[in-house]
Amino acid sequence: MNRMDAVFERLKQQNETALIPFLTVGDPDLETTLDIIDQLEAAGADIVELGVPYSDPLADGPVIQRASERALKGKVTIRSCMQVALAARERGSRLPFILFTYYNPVLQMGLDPFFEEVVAHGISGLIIPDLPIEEAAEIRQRARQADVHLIPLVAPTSHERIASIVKDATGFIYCVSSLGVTGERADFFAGIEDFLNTVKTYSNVPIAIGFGISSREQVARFSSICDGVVVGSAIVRQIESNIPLLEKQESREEGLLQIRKFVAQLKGTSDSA
Ligand SMILES: O=P(O)(O)OC[C@@H](O)[C@@H](O)c1c[nH]c2ccccc12
Repeated sequence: MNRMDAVFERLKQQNETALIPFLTVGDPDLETTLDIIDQLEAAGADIVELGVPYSDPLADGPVIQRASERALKGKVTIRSCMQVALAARERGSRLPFILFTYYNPVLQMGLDPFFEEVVAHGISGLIIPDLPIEEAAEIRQRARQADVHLIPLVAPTSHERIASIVKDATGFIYCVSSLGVTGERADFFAGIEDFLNTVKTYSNVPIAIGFGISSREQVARFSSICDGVVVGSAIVRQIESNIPLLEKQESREEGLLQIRKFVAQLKGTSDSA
């Protein structure tokens, strides 16, 4: 069983919702990303989305755009992002890792080398938000052969396309909470709960919601309907604001603790005290 499936199985037994943080790999550097992953896991994260920094992140708001720019200064590649997953596992992490990447870095690498590396580095899932429809069948086929979940994205405007998008979905279905780009929001698409319940009528695969979620209240609001909640920009902004602490040896632990506390309060674990 794919490591991600086991997590959803366990959480379902425990009547819990998965907390799925996103972070940009290499922001501010690869070693710090590994330390942050330790903190995310300690804070109660269940699955982590490893974002491959990209020069033209068209679906991202300013927070993740800035994180990508910082990471690209450190010459982070799609391969080094996968190496982070393996290094985290070697440090004892039990998290399933999703590789989040735009399609161009995959094309640059070549599909054969890409999927060989995905398997070699123990990646559990893929999110490729700009995957062209005409390429999706081949990528899905290769992902299935590699026992990696290609996670589909559905939006409130997907309407009649929901059925075809989620057909044969595995892992989980990524339900986008709002139109536009990533970034913290005070509210979401009107009727978002109806949209989520509609998606559930098309598939028994777990559903997770993302885009704009940044508070415990928002996580709790969606936990009763969704199997997972994705939080990206709010966590990336926590990392960004703690970079001054993270970059100095004497204050690094404090910086890591701030990030851990923020994520723990999202999950609602005692560590948030
Ligand atoms: O940042 P937010 O608003 O919390 O949304 C999650 C998002 O960061 C992550 O899942 C993601 C980052 N970039 C994306 C582009 C498209 C879809 C999803 C994403």
